[in-house]
Amino acid sequence: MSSGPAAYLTRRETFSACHRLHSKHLSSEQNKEIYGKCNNFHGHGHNYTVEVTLKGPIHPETGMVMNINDLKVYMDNAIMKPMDHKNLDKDVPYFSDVVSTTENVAVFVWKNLVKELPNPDILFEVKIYETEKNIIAYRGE
Ligand SMILES: Nc1nc2c(c(=O)[nH]1)N=C([C@H](O)[C@H](O)COP(=O)(O)OP(=O)(O)OP(=O)(O)O)CN2
Ligand SMILES: [Zn+2]
Repeated sequence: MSSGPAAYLTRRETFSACHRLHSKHLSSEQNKEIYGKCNNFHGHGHNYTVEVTLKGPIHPETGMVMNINDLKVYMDNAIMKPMDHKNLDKDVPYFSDVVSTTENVAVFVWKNLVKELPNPDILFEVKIYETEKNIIAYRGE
C-alpha cells in the first residue's frame, strides 16, 4: 500500500526551569564577559515553550501522522519529566558538562525524542521559546 500525503503535526508544551549560563571550559572572567547577567551565581528562571513538529505521511486508515495522545506521552518523557521545575545544571545530568543554552536544550529534547518515538525519522523540528523574544529551532543537523 502506498503512503498517504505528508503533513506536519506540531504539539506545544510549556515547562519551568532555572539555570545559569556557565562554561567549565572558560575562565571565570570569560564566563562573566560572555554570559553577563546570565552568569550570576544564583541563576535565573524561564517559562519555556517547546514545539515539537513531526513530518510524516497521513496513515490512510487512521488519518493521522501520529496519534497526539501518544505524542503527549513521548513529550512528557522527553521534556516534562527531565526538566519541568528542575535546575537544569544541577538536576539534569546531560547539562553537567554542557552549557544550558536554549540551543543545547533543543538538542537535548531532540535526542530524548529520538529515543522515544517508534519512528524517529518523522521528527522534523524542535523549537524552543526561552522567552517571548528568544527562539531556537533545531532540526537534527
Ligand atoms: N545564543 C544564546 N544566547 C543567550 C541565551 C541562550 O540560550 N542562547 N540565553 C541567555 C539567558 O539565559 C537569557 O535567556 C536571557 O534572558 P533575558 O535577557 O532576560 O531575555 P530577553 O532577551 O527576552 O529579555 P530582554 O528584556 O530583551 O533583555 C542569554 N543569551
Ligand atoms: Zn536563561
